[in-house]
Parts: sequence; C-alpha cells; structure tokens
Amino acid sequence: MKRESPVVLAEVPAAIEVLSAHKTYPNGTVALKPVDLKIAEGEFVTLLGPSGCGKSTLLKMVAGLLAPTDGRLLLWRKPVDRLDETGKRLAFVFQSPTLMPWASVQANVRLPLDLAGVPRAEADARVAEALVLVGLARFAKALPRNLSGGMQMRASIARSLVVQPQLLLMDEPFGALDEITRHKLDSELLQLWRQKKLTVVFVTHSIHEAVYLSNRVIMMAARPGRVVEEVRIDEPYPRSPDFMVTPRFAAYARQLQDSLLRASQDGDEEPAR
Ligand SMILES: Nc1ncnc2c1ncn2[C@@H]1O[C@H](COP(=O)(O)OP(=O)(O)OP(=O)(O)O)[C@@H](O)[C@H]1O
Repeated sequence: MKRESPVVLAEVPAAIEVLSAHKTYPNGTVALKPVDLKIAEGEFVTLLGPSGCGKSTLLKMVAGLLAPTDGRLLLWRKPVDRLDETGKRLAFVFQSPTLMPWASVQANVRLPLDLAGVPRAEADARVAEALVLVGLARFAKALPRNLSGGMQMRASIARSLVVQPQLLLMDEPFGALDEITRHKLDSELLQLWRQKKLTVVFVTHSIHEAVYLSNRVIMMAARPGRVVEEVRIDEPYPRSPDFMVTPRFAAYARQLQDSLLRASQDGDEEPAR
C-alpha cells in the first residue's frame, strides 16, 4: 500500500516571488535578464554586485515603482500593484534621506501618514514610536540641517516605519555614511528587523555589510544585469559586531569576494545587447 506522505510542516510563506521578470529600458539597455527569485517572509536578503548589474532595477520592480518588460512579481502571492489586498505594506528607503529641509524631524517622519489622511493623534503616536525605535526621540523638533548624516538616515528609516510595513526595501541606505556610522546603523537595522519581524531586501556594494546582515546574498553581474550566484550566511542571530572579526566572517567575505570577482569578469566577456 502506498504510504501517506509525512505531515508537511507549516512552510514559511513567500513574501516575494520574482518570476522570470526582466527589464529593458526604452533606450535598449538590458538592465536585467530574466530573474527567478523567491524570498520567504522574515528573510534578510542582500543584493550585491558591481555597478550597473541591475540591483536598483530589481528592487524598484519589487516595489512596484518600475514595471518589468516581461515576467511577474508577486508579493504575498498577489501582483505588486494589488498589495493592498494582502493586508501587508511595504516601505522603500533610498540612499539619500530626502528630508524636507524646512520641516522638523517629527513633521518629516509624519509625512506618509499625513498623505494617507491618518488622524493627527494616531499619526503623532506612531511618529513618537518610530522615533524611539531609531533613537531620535530627543530630536523630534530639530531641523534636518542640524542632524548628522547618520541621524538624517535614522529619520528616513523612521519615516518608512510609520506606515508599519512588513517589507522593507532598502537601496544602499548607508552607502554615503562613514564606516563607523554605517556599522552602527547596520546593527540597529538588524535589531529592528528582528523586533518587527520584517522581511528586508537590502542593496549594497559592501561585502562586509552583506555578510554581517544577511541570511542570503544574491550575487549579480553586469552587462547585462543578471543573477549569477546565491550564498547563504549560516550564522545565527543576534549577530554582534564581534562576528566581524571571526574566521567564519572572513571565510564568507572571501567567498563573496571571489564570487564578485567572477561576476565582474563575466560581465566583461559578455557584451550588452
Ligand atoms: N532609466 C534608465 N534608462 C536607461 N538605462 C537605465 C535606466 N536606469 C538604469 N539604467 C541602466 O540599467 C543598468 C542597471 O542599472 P541599475 O541602476 O539597476 O544598476 P545598479 O546595480 O543598481 O547600479 P549601481 O550599483 O551603480 O547603483 C545600468 O546599465 C544603468 O545604466
């Protein structure tokens, strides 16, 4: 007699499914060859690769900011433009904090809620909570010009958190910061990710940042942009900065360095179409 299949343990649902999605810009640039990628709820996935490999293009397609030339992108099993049907929300964090210079930190962070017509009392409560989460509670009334680069980025992250997203898409958010500040914000981001049970897709040029933060690193190559490799970082969380001085960290960094080198060389051999 045929045996019953074993009980299937509850699978972690996919937050993101990229199904043969590719992008050619109107000027003919093949920014991304077909990509197939599944990201489970709660993962921290990093997109790493040389300049021009299509990291931002892929992230913007996941956000629904850019339509693929062909293929599909699903968030919680629905096309990206029907995210509201899933009861989930996403937020996008850009490299530049893009704060309104004339408005206080508090008003900047409240902006998405004002635009969505959230009542003032509720909005203020959510802003206060977000400012505490990013360590800016004392600077609610400050103007952006009086904040350091790292603090401005914290304000930008707070602005993304007030919409209470389940998915955070971050395009080189700490790329313009000095190394010490970047490490600090990386650690804070990991805490937020765990505390809020977020799914994060994070674009970076930094191998060290990718190893420190991610469950999984997606390596991409340029000319034309494509996914070439995937590396799992099997290191438990919470990860402290001490992880960065371990032989395991060095081994992962080396593996990614080799992969990045291969990805860069591949691109030189294959001309863009
Ligand atoms: N609007 C556009 N029109 C035409 N080509 C574009 C456009 N945006 C990006 N590209 C090109 O598409 C390719 C992929 O760009 P993309 O910005 O996605 O790469 P990236 O990996 O994020 O690069 P970087 O690391 O430098 O930010 C590049 O060759 C880029 O020049």
